[in-house]
Amino acid sequence: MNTDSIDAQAVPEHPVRLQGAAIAYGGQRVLDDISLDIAPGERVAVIGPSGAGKTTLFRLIAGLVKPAAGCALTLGEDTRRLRGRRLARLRRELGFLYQQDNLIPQLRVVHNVLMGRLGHWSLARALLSLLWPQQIERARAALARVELADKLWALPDELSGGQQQRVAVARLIVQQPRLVLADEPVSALDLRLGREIIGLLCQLAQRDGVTLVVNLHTLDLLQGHFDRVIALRGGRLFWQGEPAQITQHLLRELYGAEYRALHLDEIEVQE
Ligand SMILES: Nc1ncnc2c1ncn2[C@@H]1O[C@H](COP(=O)(O)OP(=O)(O)OP(=O)(O)O)[C@@H](O)[C@H]1O
Repeated sequence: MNTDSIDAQAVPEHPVRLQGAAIAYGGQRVLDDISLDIAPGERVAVIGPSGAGKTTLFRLIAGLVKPAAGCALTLGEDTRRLRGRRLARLRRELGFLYQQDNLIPQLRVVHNVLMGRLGHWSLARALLSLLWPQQIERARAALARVELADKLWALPDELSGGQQQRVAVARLIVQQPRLVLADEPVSALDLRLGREIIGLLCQLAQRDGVTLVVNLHTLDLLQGHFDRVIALRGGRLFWQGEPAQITQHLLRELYGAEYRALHLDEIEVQE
Protein backbone atom coordinates (compact mmCIF):
# COMPACT_ATOMS: atom_id res chain seq x y z
CA MET A 1 0.00 0.00 0.00
CA ASN A 2 1.22 3.48 -0.81
CA THR A 3 1.21 5.20 2.58
CA ASP A 4 1.96 8.61 1.07
CA SER A 5 -1.55 8.98 -0.27
CA ILE A 6 -4.58 7.92 1.68
CA ASP A 7 -7.87 8.77 0.05
CA ALA A 8 -9.46 11.11 2.59
CA GLN A 9 -12.94 10.50 1.18
CA ALA A 10 -12.61 6.74 1.62
CA VAL A 11 -12.06 6.90 5.37
CA PRO A 12 -14.27 9.65 6.80
CA GLU A 13 -15.22 7.46 9.73
CA HIS A 14 -11.84 7.71 11.49
CA PRO A 15 -11.18 10.94 13.44
CA VAL A 16 -7.52 9.89 13.52
CA ARG A 17 -5.80 7.76 10.90
CA LEU A 18 -2.01 7.52 10.80
CA GLN A 19 -0.19 5.33 8.33
CA GLY A 20 3.55 4.79 8.59
CA ALA A 21 3.85 8.35 9.95
CA ALA A 22 7.27 9.69 10.97
CA ILE A 23 8.38 13.01 12.47
CA ALA A 24 11.97 14.20 12.30
CA TYR A 25 13.65 17.11 14.06
CA GLY A 26 17.00 18.13 12.58
CA GLY A 27 17.14 14.91 10.62
CA GLN A 28 16.54 12.76 13.68
CA ARG A 29 13.35 10.70 13.79
CA VAL A 30 11.49 11.19 17.06
CA LEU A 31 8.42 9.31 15.79
CA ASP A 32 8.74 6.47 13.37
CA ASP A 33 6.40 4.19 11.47
CA ILE A 34 3.29 5.00 13.46
CA SER A 35 0.15 3.38 12.09
CA LEU A 36 -2.97 3.96 14.09
CA ASP A 37 -6.74 4.29 13.68
CA ILE A 38 -8.93 5.90 16.31
CA ALA A 39 -12.68 5.38 16.00
CA PRO A 40 -15.41 8.00 16.56
CA GLY A 41 -16.19 8.39 20.26
CA GLU A 42 -13.21 6.27 21.30
CA ARG A 43 -11.39 7.30 24.50
CA VAL A 44 -7.68 6.67 24.11
CA ALA A 45 -4.86 7.22 26.60
CA VAL A 46 -1.28 7.62 25.36
CA ILE A 47 1.43 6.55 27.80
CA GLY A 48 5.19 6.02 27.73
CA PRO A 49 8.45 7.20 29.31
CA SER A 50 9.83 10.72 29.03
CA GLY A 51 10.92 11.54 25.48
CA ALA A 52 8.93 8.65 23.97
CA GLY A 53 7.19 11.02 21.56
CA LYS A 54 3.77 11.46 23.20
CA THR A 55 3.56 15.25 22.76
CA THR A 56 4.98 14.93 19.25
CA LEU A 57 2.20 12.45 18.46
CA PHE A 58 -0.33 15.08 19.58
CA ARG A 59 1.34 17.71 17.45
CA LEU A 60 1.23 15.35 14.49
CA ILE A 61 -2.49 14.65 14.96
CA ALA A 62 -3.19 18.38 15.42
CA GLY A 63 -1.41 19.16 12.14
CA LEU A 64 1.17 21.33 13.94
CA VAL A 65 4.02 19.25 12.53
CA LYS A 66 4.02 17.57 9.14
CA PRO A 67 5.00 13.95 8.70
CA ALA A 68 8.45 13.45 7.16
CA ALA A 69 7.17 10.12 5.87
CA GLY A 70 3.82 8.37 5.81
CA CYS A 71 0.53 10.14 6.24
CA ALA A 72 -1.70 11.66 8.92
CA LEU A 73 -5.43 12.17 8.48
CA THR A 74 -7.23 14.13 11.18
CA LEU A 75 -11.02 14.34 10.93
CA GLY A 76 -10.61 13.20 7.35
CA GLU A 77 -8.13 15.94 6.43
CA ASP A 78 -4.61 15.25 5.22
CA THR A 79 -2.56 17.37 7.65
CA ARG A 80 0.06 18.07 4.96
CA ARG A 81 -2.47 20.01 2.90
CA LEU A 82 -4.25 22.13 5.45
CA ARG A 83 -5.11 25.67 4.48
CA GLY A 84 -8.05 28.02 4.00
CA ARG A 85 -11.50 26.64 4.80
CA ARG A 86 -10.24 23.16 5.61
CA LEU A 87 -7.84 24.54 8.21
CA ALA A 88 -10.63 26.70 9.70
CA ARG A 89 -12.96 23.68 9.89
CA LEU A 90 -10.28 21.57 11.58
CA ARG A 91 -9.60 24.32 14.13
CA ARG A 92 -13.31 24.49 14.91
CA GLU A 93 -13.69 20.73 15.30
CA LEU A 94 -10.49 20.11 17.23
CA GLY A 95 -10.40 20.88 20.96
CA PHE A 96 -7.26 21.19 23.08
CA LEU A 97 -6.54 20.90 26.77
CA TYR A 98 -3.07 21.39 28.21
CA GLN A 99 -1.46 20.88 31.62
CA GLN A 100 -1.96 24.58 32.51
CA ASP A 101 -2.29 28.08 31.02
CA ASN A 102 -5.51 27.07 29.26
CA LEU A 103 -7.26 30.32 30.23
CA ILE A 104 -6.62 33.95 29.34
CA PRO A 105 -5.88 35.56 32.74
CA GLN A 106 -7.32 39.00 31.84
CA LEU A 107 -10.69 37.59 30.76
CA ARG A 108 -13.49 36.61 33.11
CA VAL A 109 -14.63 33.00 33.19
CA VAL A 110 -17.68 33.71 30.98
CA HIS A 111 -15.42 35.08 28.22
CA ASN A 112 -12.94 32.24 28.58
CA VAL A 113 -15.74 29.71 28.20
CA LEU A 114 -17.22 31.53 25.21
CA MET A 115 -13.80 31.45 23.51
CA GLY A 116 -14.98 27.96 22.57
CA ARG A 117 -17.54 29.58 20.20
CA LEU A 118 -14.97 31.67 18.30
CA GLY A 119 -14.69 29.18 15.44
CA HIS A 120 -18.49 29.28 15.08
CA TRP A 121 -18.89 33.08 15.16
CA SER A 122 -18.14 35.87 12.73
CA LEU A 123 -15.30 38.25 13.69
CA ALA A 124 -17.86 40.99 14.45
CA ARG A 125 -19.80 38.75 16.82
CA ALA A 126 -16.60 37.60 18.54
CA LEU A 127 -15.54 41.22 19.15
CA LEU A 128 -19.03 42.19 20.31
CA SER A 129 -18.98 39.29 22.75
CA LEU A 130 -15.98 40.79 24.54
CA LEU A 131 -18.21 43.78 25.46
CA TRP A 132 -21.56 42.00 25.80
CA PRO A 133 -21.01 38.26 26.21
CA GLN A 134 -23.05 36.43 23.57
CA GLN A 135 -24.80 33.21 24.55
CA ILE A 136 -24.32 33.68 28.31
CA GLU A 137 -26.85 30.92 28.99
CA ARG A 138 -24.75 28.51 26.97
CA ALA A 139 -21.69 29.39 29.06
CA ARG A 140 -23.70 29.09 32.27
CA ALA A 141 -25.04 25.64 31.28
CA ALA A 142 -21.53 24.41 30.42
CA LEU A 143 -20.20 25.72 33.74
CA ALA A 144 -23.08 23.98 35.53
CA ARG A 145 -21.94 20.69 33.98
CA VAL A 146 -18.53 21.16 35.62
CA GLU A 147 -20.17 22.45 38.82
CA LEU A 148 -18.89 26.00 38.50
CA ALA A 149 -22.05 27.91 37.55
CA ASP A 150 -21.39 30.39 40.37
CA LYS A 151 -17.99 31.37 38.89
CA LEU A 152 -19.34 32.93 35.68
CA TRP A 153 -17.88 36.38 36.47
CA ALA A 154 -14.71 35.29 38.31
CA LEU A 155 -11.21 35.92 36.99
CA PRO A 156 -8.98 32.84 36.42
CA ASP A 157 -6.61 34.00 39.19
CA GLU A 158 -9.45 33.69 41.68
CA LEU A 159 -9.82 29.98 40.92
CA SER A 160 -7.83 26.96 42.06
CA GLY A 161 -5.83 24.90 39.56
CA GLY A 162 -8.54 22.23 39.48
CA GLN A 163 -11.26 24.85 38.94
CA GLN A 164 -9.28 26.40 36.09
CA GLN A 165 -9.08 23.01 34.37
CA ARG A 166 -12.84 22.60 34.84
CA VAL A 167 -13.43 26.00 33.17
CA ALA A 168 -11.26 24.77 30.28
CA VAL A 169 -13.49 21.67 30.06
CA ALA A 170 -16.55 23.99 30.00
CA ARG A 171 -14.95 25.81 27.07
CA LEU A 172 -14.65 22.46 25.27
CA ILE A 173 -18.33 21.77 26.02
CA VAL A 174 -19.43 25.00 24.28
CA GLN A 175 -16.97 24.46 21.44
CA GLN A 176 -18.57 21.10 20.56
CA PRO A 177 -15.44 19.68 18.92
CA ARG A 178 -15.42 16.25 17.30
CA LEU A 179 -11.96 15.42 18.60
CA VAL A 180 -10.27 16.53 21.83
CA LEU A 181 -6.50 16.28 22.29
CA ALA A 182 -5.54 16.59 25.96
CA ASP A 183 -1.80 16.76 26.58
CA GLU A 184 -1.03 15.97 30.22
CA PRO A 185 -4.26 17.66 31.40
CA VAL A 186 -3.89 16.51 35.02
CA SER A 187 -0.13 16.52 35.55
CA ALA A 188 -0.32 19.70 37.67
CA LEU A 189 -3.14 18.33 39.87
CA ASP A 190 -3.26 15.85 42.73
CA LEU A 191 -4.79 12.42 42.16
CA ARG A 192 -8.28 13.33 43.41
CA LEU A 193 -8.56 16.43 41.21
CA GLY A 194 -6.95 14.58 38.33
CA ARG A 195 -9.59 11.86 38.60
CA GLU A 196 -12.28 14.57 38.53
CA ILE A 197 -10.95 16.16 35.32
CA ILE A 198 -10.43 12.84 33.54
CA GLY A 199 -13.98 11.89 34.63
CA LEU A 200 -15.36 15.12 33.13
CA LEU A 201 -13.45 14.64 29.88
CA CYS A 202 -14.69 11.06 29.55
CA GLN A 203 -18.23 12.19 30.35
CA LEU A 204 -17.91 14.79 27.56
CA ALA A 205 -16.72 12.05 25.21
CA GLN A 206 -19.55 9.68 26.12
CA ARG A 207 -22.40 12.19 26.33
CA ASP A 208 -21.50 14.31 23.31
CA GLY A 209 -19.91 11.57 21.17
CA VAL A 210 -16.52 13.31 21.17
CA THR A 211 -13.36 11.34 20.39
CA LEU A 212 -10.79 11.77 23.14
CA VAL A 213 -7.02 11.31 23.08
CA VAL A 214 -5.25 11.97 26.39
CA ASN A 215 -1.52 12.00 27.07
CA LEU A 216 -1.49 10.60 30.58
CA HIS A 217 1.35 10.46 33.10
CA THR A 218 -0.85 9.36 36.00
CA LEU A 219 -1.38 5.70 35.28
CA ASP A 220 -3.71 5.27 38.29
CA LEU A 221 -6.34 7.01 36.13
CA LEU A 222 -6.33 4.52 33.26
CA GLN A 223 -8.74 1.96 34.65
CA GLY A 224 -12.44 2.59 34.16
CA HIS A 225 -12.05 5.61 31.91
CA PHE A 226 -10.42 4.60 28.63
CA ASP A 227 -11.30 2.16 25.86
CA ARG A 228 -7.72 1.77 24.70
CA VAL A 229 -4.19 2.52 25.83
CA ILE A 230 -1.44 3.29 23.33
CA ALA A 231 2.11 2.93 24.63
CA LEU A 232 5.01 4.68 22.91
CA ARG A 233 8.69 3.97 23.47
CA GLY A 234 11.61 5.49 21.56
CA GLY A 235 9.25 7.09 19.05
CA ARG A 236 7.60 3.81 18.12
CA LEU A 237 4.33 2.12 18.90
CA PHE A 238 5.36 -0.29 21.66
CA TRP A 239 2.01 -1.77 22.72
CA GLN A 240 -1.70 -1.14 22.54
CA GLY A 241 -4.63 -2.77 24.28
CA GLU A 242 -7.33 -2.34 26.89
CA PRO A 243 -6.44 -0.86 30.29
CA ALA A 244 -7.27 -4.18 31.96
CA GLN A 245 -4.59 -5.90 29.87
CA ILE A 246 -1.77 -3.79 31.34
CA THR A 247 0.60 -5.77 33.54
CA GLN A 248 3.56 -4.91 35.77
CA HIS A 249 5.73 -6.79 33.30
CA LEU A 250 4.57 -4.47 30.50
CA LEU A 251 5.17 -1.34 32.61
CA ARG A 252 8.71 -2.50 33.49
CA GLU A 253 9.49 -3.11 29.81
CA LEU A 254 7.90 0.14 28.70
CA TYR A 255 9.35 2.52 31.29
CA GLY A 256 12.77 0.88 31.80
CA ALA A 257 14.90 3.01 34.12
CA GLU A 258 11.92 5.27 35.01
CA TYR A 259 9.84 2.37 36.32
CA ARG A 260 11.03 2.61 39.94
CA ALA A 261 11.40 6.40 40.04
CA LEU A 262 7.77 6.79 38.98
CA HIS A 263 6.64 4.19 41.59
CA LEU A 264 4.90 2.23 38.87
CA ASP A 265 5.26 -0.92 40.98
CA GLU A 266 2.51 0.62 43.15
CA ILE A 267 -0.01 0.75 40.28
CA GLU A 268 -2.73 -1.84 40.81
CA VAL A 269 -2.45 -4.12 37.79
CA GLN A 270 -1.71 -7.83 37.45
CA GLU A 271 1.89 -9.10 37.48
N1 LIG B 1 10.99 21.06 18.63
C1 LIG B 1 11.84 20.06 18.85
N2 LIG B 1 13.09 20.10 18.32
C2 LIG B 1 13.95 19.09 18.49
N3 LIG B 1 13.68 17.96 19.21
C3 LIG B 1 12.45 17.87 19.77
C4 LIG B 1 11.48 18.90 19.62
N4 LIG B 1 10.36 18.52 20.28
C5 LIG B 1 10.63 17.32 20.83
N5 LIG B 1 11.88 16.91 20.52
C6 LIG B 1 12.50 15.65 20.92
O1 LIG B 1 11.63 14.63 20.50
C7 LIG B 1 11.60 13.57 21.45
C8 LIG B 1 10.15 13.33 21.87
O2 LIG B 1 9.69 14.47 22.57
P1 LIG B 1 8.21 14.54 23.15
O3 LIG B 1 8.04 15.87 23.81
O4 LIG B 1 7.23 14.19 22.10
O5 LIG B 1 8.23 13.38 24.24
P2 LIG B 1 7.19 13.03 25.39
O6 LIG B 1 6.93 11.57 25.32
O7 LIG B 1 6.00 13.92 25.29
O8 LIG B 1 8.03 13.38 26.69
P3 LIG B 1 7.56 13.91 28.14
O9 LIG B 1 6.73 12.83 28.73
O10 LIG B 1 8.86 14.08 28.87
O11 LIG B 1 6.81 15.19 27.94
C9 LIG B 1 12.49 14.00 22.60
O12 LIG B 1 13.76 13.37 22.44
C10 LIG B 1 12.62 15.50 22.42
O13 LIG B 1 13.85 15.96 22.91
